[in-house]
Amino acid sequence: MPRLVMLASARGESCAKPRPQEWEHFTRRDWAALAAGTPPALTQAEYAALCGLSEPVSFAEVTETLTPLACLINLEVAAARRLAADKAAFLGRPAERRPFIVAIAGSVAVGKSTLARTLRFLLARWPDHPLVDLVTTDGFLHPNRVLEQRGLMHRKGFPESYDLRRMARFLADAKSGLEVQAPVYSHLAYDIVPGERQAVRRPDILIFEGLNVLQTTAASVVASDFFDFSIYVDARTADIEAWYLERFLLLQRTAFRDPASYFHRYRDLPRGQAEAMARDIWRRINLVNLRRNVVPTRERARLVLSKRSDHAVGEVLLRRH
Ligand SMILES: Nc1ncnc2c1ncn2[C@@H]1O[C@H](COP(=O)(O)OP(=O)(O)O)[C@@H](O)[C@H]1O
Ligand SMILES: CC(C)(COP(=O)(O)O)[C@@H](O)C(=O)NCCC(=O)O
Repeated sequence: MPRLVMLASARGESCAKPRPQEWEHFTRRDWAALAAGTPPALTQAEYAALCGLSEPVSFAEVTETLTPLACLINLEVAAARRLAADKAAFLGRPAERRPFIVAIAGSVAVGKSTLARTLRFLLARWPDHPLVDLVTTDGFLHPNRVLEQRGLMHRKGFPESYDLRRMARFLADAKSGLEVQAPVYSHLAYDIVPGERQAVRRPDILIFEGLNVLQTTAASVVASDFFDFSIYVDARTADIEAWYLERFLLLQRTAFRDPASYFHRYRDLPRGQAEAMARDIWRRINLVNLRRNVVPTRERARLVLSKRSDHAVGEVLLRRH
């Protein structure tokens, strides 16, 4: 059985089988070897600075998986700039610099935000693209008020829970080189923060992260039309569920204690009941969404990072074209 087909079925997800001739497969070791001798190597002091931002990513993961990934993106940025300069010269216009947009897709709790923040840190170390911004798609969710009106409170994260036109317009404007503002979502309040905006001022690279980034709709323009590179973070469904439960239980001990938390009323729930509640949310909402709307987008990514149960990336799949 070809390697990629095995990978897809091992994860037990329903999606069209990837065609092996379209994807190049790297073991962790093959992938890590790509970073050898490629500047700028991460120092222990820089890693300490990253951990100071309370990222859980190990030094091995940063150097063996994420550094080669950052190197590859750096090459893509350079190539995109060269092409833009050549085209501008051909058309007799001054070259304009537009943000290079990297999308990160995958399930709730698979590790997208962690990857996005770490990658931002790594990419910003390159002198040719120091300005790296990060925007998450949860800011484009409809506010709870609208979700309640439409009976969608149990569909948060599903395509219909987002203002997709606004999201596509944001990306179109950002890609055009305009200064833009993204709405902001608070996981603590479990809602959009009224009036709050995140300014995005023509960065060199914009990382755009969210479970829905690779989804298509009937609209004439979709988010992925603006992506220069895209990553799908993949893992076994049982592992993602375990990470979701762990994160929920950790939040119960920390963020839920804050009276401003949407889940404050559950702060003293005994562990067994809290776990049952998290499992119920996972199975009723996030798992259904994963199977129905997220996994089918995996094939649209340029690169798939396949995580093991310990969060380390075990395999990398790279589209050949
Ligand atoms: N590389 C990693 N090493 C260890 N823990 C991780 C790693 N990536 C994510 N996690 C943990 O997994 C959980 C989900 O990660 P997160 O980035 O919040 O997921 P998402 O943004 O996809 O919902 C969090 O508790 C996070 O700390
Ligand atoms: C707001 C979200 C859809 C964002 O997901 P993300 O893009 O961060 O993975 C998700 O965190 C969520 O709230 N899902 C609904 C069910 C739940 O409370 O987990």
